[in-house]
Amino acid sequence: MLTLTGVGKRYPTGDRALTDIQLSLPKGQVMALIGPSGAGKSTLIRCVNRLVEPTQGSIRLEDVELTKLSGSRLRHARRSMGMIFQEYALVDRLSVMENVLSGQLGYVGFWRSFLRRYPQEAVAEAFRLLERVGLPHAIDKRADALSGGQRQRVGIARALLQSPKLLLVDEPTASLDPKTSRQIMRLIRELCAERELAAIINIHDVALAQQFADRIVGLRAGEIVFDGKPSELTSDILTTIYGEEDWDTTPEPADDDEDGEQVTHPAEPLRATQSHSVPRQSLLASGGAQ
Ligand SMILES: Nc1ncnc2c1ncn2[C@@H]1O[C@H](COP(=O)(O)OP(=O)(O)OP(=O)(O)O)[C@@H](O)[C@H]1O
Repeated sequence: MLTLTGVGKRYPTGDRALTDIQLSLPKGQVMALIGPSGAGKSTLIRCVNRLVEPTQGSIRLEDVELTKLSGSRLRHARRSMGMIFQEYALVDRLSVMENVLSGQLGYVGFWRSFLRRYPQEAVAEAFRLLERVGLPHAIDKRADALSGGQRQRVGIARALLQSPKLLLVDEPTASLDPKTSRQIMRLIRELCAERELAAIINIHDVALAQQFADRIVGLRAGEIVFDGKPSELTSDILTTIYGEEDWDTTPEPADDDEDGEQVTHPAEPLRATQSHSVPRQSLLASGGAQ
């Protein structure tokens, strides 16, 4: 449903951020984008929704060529791409409900949403979404009275209110503790499955990427150097992506989830017995391999 062909980006400063990116993302697939700082992860996500202009190549969302759009057609196409941000991008002085309803901006127009007149069906859907993300009791709270995890749940509900086909997620857990990070990744994954939504998640935590993504793409210096299943991410590949590091030297974690439940891994986790594999525990250290 999303296809990038030969996508390149050179910033006006001369920095080449992306080179010849080829990617095809089917409906419902959750893809984690990993790579060192400056590899081009944010640039790639921003090229898709045209917050950054690609300088080469084609980006198609279903049958729409995104790189050629401007004005109202670009605004229309952006409605089908929900953005979820690291810092949540909520309006602090507004309530949770108002923040979620701001996801309707692309539909109801600036003045109508500024004046806070939203269609009844949008309000009903916002209630349903807040219930689904686990915030039914926080509807009237101001956004600045919420914890980081709750703020991210509001950000997720806001992105879903625009009924996107694709989620673009930029470091959703970077400001969260390990337990909340897992809960947020699990929620994103479940919602993608429920709604057959594709997602690109830019993430630094390799262990989280492995546990909650269907597919991992590794970027290095603007090029794709790995594209495969979480179970295929070996220490050799991590070295290709991030450079030399001893990936095997962190303590072994408990096998249970934070709530005592057995962890379900959507993808086969790394096993220490694989040849050249990275023991899972080596990646489960907070922050992962950065
Ligand atoms: N607005 C900009 N102007 C010029 N160069 C930029 C701009 N934004 C990013 N770059 C450059 O493009 C390259 C890729 O940056 P990008 O932010 O996409 O990487 P990243 O993988 O998301 O990094 P991080 O994980 O630190 O967020 C870097 O060399 C960066 O310096």
